[in-house]
Amino acid sequence: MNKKSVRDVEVAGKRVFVRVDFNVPVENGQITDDTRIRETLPTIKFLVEQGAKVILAAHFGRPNGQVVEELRLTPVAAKLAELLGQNVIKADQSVGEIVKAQVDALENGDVLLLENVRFNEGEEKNDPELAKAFADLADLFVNDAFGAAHRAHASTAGIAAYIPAVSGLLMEKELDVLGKALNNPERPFTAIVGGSKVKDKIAVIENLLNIADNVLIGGGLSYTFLKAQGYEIGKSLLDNSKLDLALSFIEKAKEKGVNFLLPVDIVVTDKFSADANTQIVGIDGIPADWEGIDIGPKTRELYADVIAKSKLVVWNGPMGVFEIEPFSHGTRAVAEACAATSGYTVIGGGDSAAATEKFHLADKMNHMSTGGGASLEFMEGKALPGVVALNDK
Ligand SMILES: Nc1ncnc2c1ncn2[C@@H]1O[C@H](COP(=O)(O)OP(=O)(O)O)[C@@H](O)[C@H]1O
Ligand SMILES: O=C(OP(=O)(O)O)[C@H](O)COP(=O)(O)O
Repeated sequence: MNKKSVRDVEVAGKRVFVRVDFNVPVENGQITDDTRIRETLPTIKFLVEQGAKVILAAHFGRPNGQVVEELRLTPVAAKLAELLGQNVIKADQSVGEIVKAQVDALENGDVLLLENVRFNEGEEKNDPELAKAFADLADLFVNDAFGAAHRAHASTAGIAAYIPAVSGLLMEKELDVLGKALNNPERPFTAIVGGSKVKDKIAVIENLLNIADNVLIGGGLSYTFLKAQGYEIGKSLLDNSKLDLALSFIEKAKEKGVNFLLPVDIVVTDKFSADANTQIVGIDGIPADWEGIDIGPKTRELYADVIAKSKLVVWNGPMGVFEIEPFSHGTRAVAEACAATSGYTVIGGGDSAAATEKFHLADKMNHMSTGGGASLEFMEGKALPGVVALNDK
């Protein structure tokens, strides 16, 4: 990488603003997968050992510039303290006089976690004033939030305009491993895209059609494609504004000879809970008042077969609502196929990683990336704003 890393600069005694991705899955107030926190420990420990004053900044969910009580980072601070084996001071804001005083009180080797940066309206707008306020807290910016590196926000990119900016060790590792896998990829190269962030993910599929041999679609994303082809999708997730785009991708895949696969059967449910009624239907059989919640058994088999024959597999986004057991079979089948294939496997995204951990298959994958959208955008060859902002070597 041609960007400076935390190893290239003097940090002892300095106030270091470290942007991390602690956007971990939480159910009933409990963190269900702490991978993203654990993966950041090498950078935090490095800074602590070097005697830096560590100021951690993170987002959690999408509070849209408002304070949302359930999206405070308090449970994350507790988990971090446990994993780090040291006290973590938790701030109730991320900027302002109280935070400044908390930073001033830090001793070398102390760790302070700021409150959710997305409680500030300026964060996602990359407001220069907010970026400057973050910068004023520190002498050095370290970006270790690979999972948010595709966002040009005040704490991921804007801040770098005001103080020296370098990558963290996780950021460095992610860019290195993904870069190696994707530079001249081994073929067949299969990209699997699922999940619920339809708008974000549809945007990356177009570029995947330029680099992958097989593109497998699952999860909430599928229904926009099915609807675009004229199927009834009932109450399934839909982005109505992307129907033409979805159809154009199916055409583009044909032109390019890319094997573009959509589910051929679907698990549908009459409500979003474990005790719901479910049926397996063909894609032309989704009842009007039911919702598509997982890929069906024929699709599982079809996708597993493609994965088994692949030399490189990049998977982002669950195939169904895997958090609820009856709807987890599609995601499990894809995770098992990735674990079993002899091809190189990269699993990206908070929820795909959480699913893989839940099925105890994480150690069977070649690389568990902490970035979903970020790894997809990196794969497309797009410059990631959180990386571009860092100082060159
Ligand atoms: N058919 C579906 N309908 C609604 N939500 C879905 C469906 N399939 C998957 N999901 C949800 O998508 C979420 C993950 O989406 P996303 O954030 O895009 O993935 P990742 O974090 O892996 O990038 C999961 O919480 C899962 O329950
Ligand atoms: O969870 C994240 O992305 P991912 O779901 O693509 O892995 C990152 O923390 C970015 O979050 P965002 O998509 O709300 O900007």
